[in-house]
Amino acid sequence: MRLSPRTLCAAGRAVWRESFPLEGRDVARWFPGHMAKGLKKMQSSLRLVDCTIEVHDARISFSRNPLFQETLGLKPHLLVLNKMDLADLKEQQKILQHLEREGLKHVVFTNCVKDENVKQIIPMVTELVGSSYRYHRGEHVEYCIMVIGVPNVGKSSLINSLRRQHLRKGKAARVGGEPGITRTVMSRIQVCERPLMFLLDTPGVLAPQIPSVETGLKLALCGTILDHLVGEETLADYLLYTLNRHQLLGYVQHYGLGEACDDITSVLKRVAVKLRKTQKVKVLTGTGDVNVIQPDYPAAARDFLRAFRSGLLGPVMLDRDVLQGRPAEEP
Ligand SMILES: Nc1nc2c(ncn2[C@@H]2O[C@H](COP(=O)(O)OP(=O)(O)OP(=O)(O)O)[C@@H](O)[C@H]2O)c(=O)[nH]1
Repeated sequence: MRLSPRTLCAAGRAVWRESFPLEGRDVARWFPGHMAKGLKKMQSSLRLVDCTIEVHDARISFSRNPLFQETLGLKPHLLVLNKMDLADLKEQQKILQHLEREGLKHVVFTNCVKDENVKQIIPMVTELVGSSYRYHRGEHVEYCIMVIGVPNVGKSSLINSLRRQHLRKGKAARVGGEPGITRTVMSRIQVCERPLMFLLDTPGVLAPQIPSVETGLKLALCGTILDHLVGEETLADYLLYTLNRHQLLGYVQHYGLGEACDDITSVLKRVAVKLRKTQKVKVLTGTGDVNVIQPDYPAAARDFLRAFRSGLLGPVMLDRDVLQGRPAEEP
């Protein structure tokens, strides 16, 4: 829900935070063994594949893993910007132009839960692979495609959606709401009969060094990094800062807050009260420990993040600043 500037003023806060304090914050590095191993296996399997499909979250189109281009970048490449149902795509043309300037000409937006736009992928892949060969490969040649991407962006969901669309078959790859579900490079999964096409599912791989704290916060908001590595309350605060700056005030209505607010403690307190989530905390007094009932801030932060991730607070484009040319934050 977008409120007019007038409503914003009526909310009593004409000015939102201009920046989010990043100094002293660290987005914990998350490059566990299975990612390093997975990346090596992906490199060694590259000779078997005709093309790579990079799946990424459409809400953070420009916060991709640079490692893929560096280590796997030689093959024809298709970028699938998934979770389009959660993304604000009003500036879709600008996004595509920006990606084209980065050398990415083959891009498709999808929703793998509802199978939206997924049918475009196989024709795009065959054209891409066909144009990368000097001679016609013949009709009966099979295609092997590697699906890559950071964790939790929908790689396995894409494989399952392609199978539903082209083979009318059920799930072949495990899907989960948490990052790190797929842990090994799997064997080939057939997704199409004509042309005969197989996909390789791979584990989500993050860069060992996330370029900046703000990129890390965006990746975490989209669920590609485990929440506790950043801190749920920090993430909730970054979410509030982002929603307010983008004037996406759907959270006010969702939680019945009455008015928008830029103070996370106050918002979480009201969310906790609304959800009837309280916690007992021991407080040391002159006469000993006393149990005090207070709002359950961590539970409220988790609910705020969950509501955002399931789209209940409205669609967002977390990388809008990149489109608007805001200078990148120093690493
Ligand atoms: N809203 C929405 N959710 C999606 C979409 N595609 C996938 N999901 C959800 O995103 C979550 C992650 O999906 P997966 O397919 O397991 O992602 P993955 O990239 O294979 O994950 P890893 O194995 O961790 O690397 C699941 O809860 C899916 O249901 C989409 O287009 N829209």
